[in-house]
Amino acid sequence: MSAPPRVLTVAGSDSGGGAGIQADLKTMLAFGVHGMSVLTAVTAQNSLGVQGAWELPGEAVRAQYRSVVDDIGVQAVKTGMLASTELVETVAELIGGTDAPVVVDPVGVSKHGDSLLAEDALDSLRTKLLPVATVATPNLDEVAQLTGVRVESEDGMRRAAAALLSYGPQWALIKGGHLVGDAVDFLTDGSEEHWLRAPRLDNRHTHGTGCTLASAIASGLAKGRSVPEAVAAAKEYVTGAIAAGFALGGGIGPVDHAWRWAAGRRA
Ligand SMILES: Nc1ncnc2c1ncn2[C@@H]1O[C@H](COP(=O)(O)OP(=O)(O)OP(=O)(O)O)[C@@H](O)[C@H]1O
Ligand SMILES: Cc1ncc(COP(=O)(O)O)c(N)n1
Repeated sequence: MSAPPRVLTVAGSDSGGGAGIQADLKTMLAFGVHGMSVLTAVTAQNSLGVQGAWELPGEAVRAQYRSVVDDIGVQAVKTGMLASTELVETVAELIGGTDAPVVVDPVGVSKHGDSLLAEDALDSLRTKLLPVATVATPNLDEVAQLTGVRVESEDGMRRAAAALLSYGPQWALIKGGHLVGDAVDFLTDGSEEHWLRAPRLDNRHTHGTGCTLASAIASGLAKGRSVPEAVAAAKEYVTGAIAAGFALGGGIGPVDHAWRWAAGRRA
């Protein structure tokens, strides 16, 4: 049997299982790739918010990365919560040495508004991590923090993408999940433009949407899809996962990573 494509997530743990490393590995399973992880931070987190966060030392992140890459190898990398300047710079240096495509989800705050990245790490994110990204996937708050462009319309997404590309990622995917109206995302490399449009789903259980979308893109890239193909397949997957998102705990529940198997699972 030949091995499936291998995808590495470099991200934080969400104890509640809805976002972070846990969302990434579930998404990778759903895409039929072999998921691997480099843990950057541990969060105590549930449907109500983030109750605590502890980052790992740079040395521990470096050692995990080397263990995976030097023996198993990777066909795509996804980054999520990086917590601090030290970790952003460590991860940028590590992935700067890979030929594999890299999806950077510049995680800033959780859905509940809890900070997952130190404010002083923004500059390293801009100048060290974005230049090594194949695709960067900010939401509207993150792109405003990174570029200063506040998006209030679809035209604003074009301006934000151009500003983001000036830091060096090959592609910018601006996620319009927080706009009103349809859930519209905008993908561009500065010449091609792709609008990804899905109906806005009336489901509050959306914990993990950003991590899920980025991991789905990385999985498609590992299978050899082009960036526009991988993003289109990822958008379809996250839309289905949001539609099937379910209540857990007293707050915002997770998207359903197993939605394509749900009929069999719940029967
Ligand atoms: N209510 C919704 N209905 C349909 N699609 C949505 C909805 N909310 C978000 N999306 C889609 O989910 C994906 C993730 O976008 P979003 O803007 O939510 O990312 P994020 O802000 O990083 O995630 P989070 O808010 O969980 O931190 C995008 O493709 C977006 O369009
Ligand atoms: C450890 C961790 N990483 C990332 C997120 C953001 O989640 P989302 O996918 O909802 O943007 C989170 N809440 N926790």
